[in-house]
Amino acid sequence: MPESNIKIQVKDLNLIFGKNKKDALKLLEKGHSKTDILKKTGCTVGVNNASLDIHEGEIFVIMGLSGSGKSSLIRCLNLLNIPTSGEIIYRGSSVTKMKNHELRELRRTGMSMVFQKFGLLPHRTIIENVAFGLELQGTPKQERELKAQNAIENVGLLGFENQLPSELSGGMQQRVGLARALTNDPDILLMDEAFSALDPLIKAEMQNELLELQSKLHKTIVFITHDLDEAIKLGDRIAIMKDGVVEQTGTAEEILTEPASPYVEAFVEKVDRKCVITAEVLMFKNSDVANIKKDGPKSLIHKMRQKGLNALPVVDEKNFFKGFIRLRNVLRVSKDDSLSLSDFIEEEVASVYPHFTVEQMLALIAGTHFPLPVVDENSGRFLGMVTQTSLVIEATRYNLKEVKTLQEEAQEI
Ligand SMILES: Nc1ncnc2c1ncn2[C@@H]1O[C@H](COP(=O)(O)OP(=O)(O)OP(=O)(O)O)[C@@H](O)[C@H]1O
Repeated sequence: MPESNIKIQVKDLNLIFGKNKKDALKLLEKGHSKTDILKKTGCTVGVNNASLDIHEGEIFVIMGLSGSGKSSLIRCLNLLNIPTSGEIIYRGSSVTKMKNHELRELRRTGMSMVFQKFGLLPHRTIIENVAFGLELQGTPKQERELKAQNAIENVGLLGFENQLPSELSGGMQQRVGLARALTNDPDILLMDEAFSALDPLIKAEMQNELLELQSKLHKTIVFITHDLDEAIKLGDRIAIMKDGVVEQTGTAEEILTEPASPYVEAFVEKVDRKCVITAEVLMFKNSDVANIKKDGPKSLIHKMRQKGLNALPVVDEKNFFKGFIRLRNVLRVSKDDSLSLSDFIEEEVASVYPHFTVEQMLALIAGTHFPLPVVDENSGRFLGMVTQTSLVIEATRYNLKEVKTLQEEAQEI
């Protein structure tokens, strides 16, 4: 990732709560545990040596159980918590060294926060609540109402401008909180357990809304949650925290396929991998292909026998996928000059894109006998293939009902 795309850099950040921070920090640097430090110094370690890069335009999720240090860390980003040591770099400047007026500007237009508890003013209308931050900053009424109206539109609350918060459901109140954070058009949104208080259906709806909003606004969003499913759904990348330590940072797939520690492994064990693991991860890249304009029957037979395959994907000169050709048919062509390889290309009904999940692919393979070709979504070019065996293995892990049928149907090449 080029430096210019890094929005916030967190370097070796420590945050200690309590009076005896110096001694606690020394112990922390020597590798003492959080419990030990609390016993010896009376101080609580909130964040322990965290380093992160948050990229421009991504939803970066910080996830961990209660007390793992998520809030402590996010509140360091805009100095609501003052780090005990380490650095936070934003737009090339060290946040910890900012002067008061720079810090005010940072909180005004740099980073806006959305909290779990919406904190709406009960006697003010929705539009007044949304415009409240601007009002405090002395923005003229007309301008702030225009901006508030725009934010209200963005979060899907048009028509509710003159209602009172008590007249709105929990989900709608959280939209007001989100609209309020958006009024300044901040560079970064900090969302601290923003959807945790909502009931599951409303929560899912809000997650979808956030993703839709993000596809329009392309904000940099730091989102905190203790819910792994939420982290996977929303996060372009996820940092997993435990006892103040960032245990692993990566995409959902990286975390699920290569957990960096036994803790992360145990944590992700229960995740529904079939909704997360994609064709990109499972596919055989650079698999052997048949280009029947170039490859004659002889070379294809050689390729297949050498690899023990009984069929090959066929591509044209531009690497567009055409179908599969079976070994038995290539053998027929090799023995009969009147036959042509192109007569035996069997078209595969289903081709998939790299982002297709195991669940989506499982739905497609029923009744097909070949692997699933993976093609590039934009160019349509062949990228590789996902064999039915790898899908069956993924499915077996989750005791899917279809596995038996799949195994019966799978005819590997
Ligand atoms: N103001 C504070 N004073 C003392 N200790 C604190 C303070 N705030 C947090 N802590 C401690 O720091 C550690 C990390 O807490 P933090 O609230 O950051 O965790 P969290 O992952 O956000 O948890 P939750 O999901 O419950 O909010 C905990 O041990 C907590 O008790």
